[in-house]
Amino acid sequence: MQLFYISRRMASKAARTTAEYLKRQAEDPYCVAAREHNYRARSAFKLREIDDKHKLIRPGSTVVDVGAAPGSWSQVAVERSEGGLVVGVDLQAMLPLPGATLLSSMDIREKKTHEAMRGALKGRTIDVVLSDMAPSPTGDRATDHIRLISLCRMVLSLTQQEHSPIPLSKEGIFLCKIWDGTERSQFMSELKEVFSSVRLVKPEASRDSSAEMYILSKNPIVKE
Ligand SMILES: C[S@@+](CC[C@H](N)C(=O)[O-])C[C@H]1O[C@@H](n2cnc3c(N)ncnc32)[C@H](O)[C@@H]1O
Repeated sequence: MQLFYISRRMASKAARTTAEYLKRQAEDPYCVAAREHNYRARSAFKLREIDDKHKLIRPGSTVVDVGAAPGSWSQVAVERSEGGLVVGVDLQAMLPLPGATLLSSMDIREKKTHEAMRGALKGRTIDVVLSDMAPSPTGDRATDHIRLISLCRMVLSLTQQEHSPIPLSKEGIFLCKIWDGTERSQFMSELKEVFSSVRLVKPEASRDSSAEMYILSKNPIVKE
């Protein structure tokens, strides 16, 4: 058995940090609203805001939500796709969500995940691919930025392959979160080779995180 010693100073710092966190949560209007709407996280309001403005999800849409845990984006996708299909995937475990298929404890980089997604999608093409993924932060901003961009590139590639596990439909939309940094413009150029509309969006609900932004790509370019 391992024993950990926590000094009185460490314990009181931990208590202060927890108290500050709880106070911030109680004061944050998006946290309050998330509780009122029974959303699993405040980030639901980021997707709601982007969707209100850019009309991504329509009744009947097939939506893939990568980095879905705890599931608030999937909740919004279920509400707005009204009878469509929502498939979420995450490294973490997720509670079941009526109206969605949530693939828990799965890494988007792994083949077995792609097979599970293929199974859940039953041959459909995807109208909206969402990625709100966030790798565990290393503490180094530049490294975290590059790691997240490489996850976004990976999701993009999964939508593009001929027998892709998540093939985008002809009018498919790809929304991904990045943390801003040096690779942003290169990644946007790569997206512009595939989509005729690529733009940055920053919802009000993510204003507290200055580095976080979303890239919205629409109108896939048809290749002859
Ligand atoms: C900010 S959270 C997503 C919040 C979610 N959109 C919601 O509203 O409930 C980011 C998620 O990305 C997931 N993630 C990070 N790397 C991943 C990977 N390689 N495969 C799948 N999920 C990943 C994390 O486990 C984490 O749950």
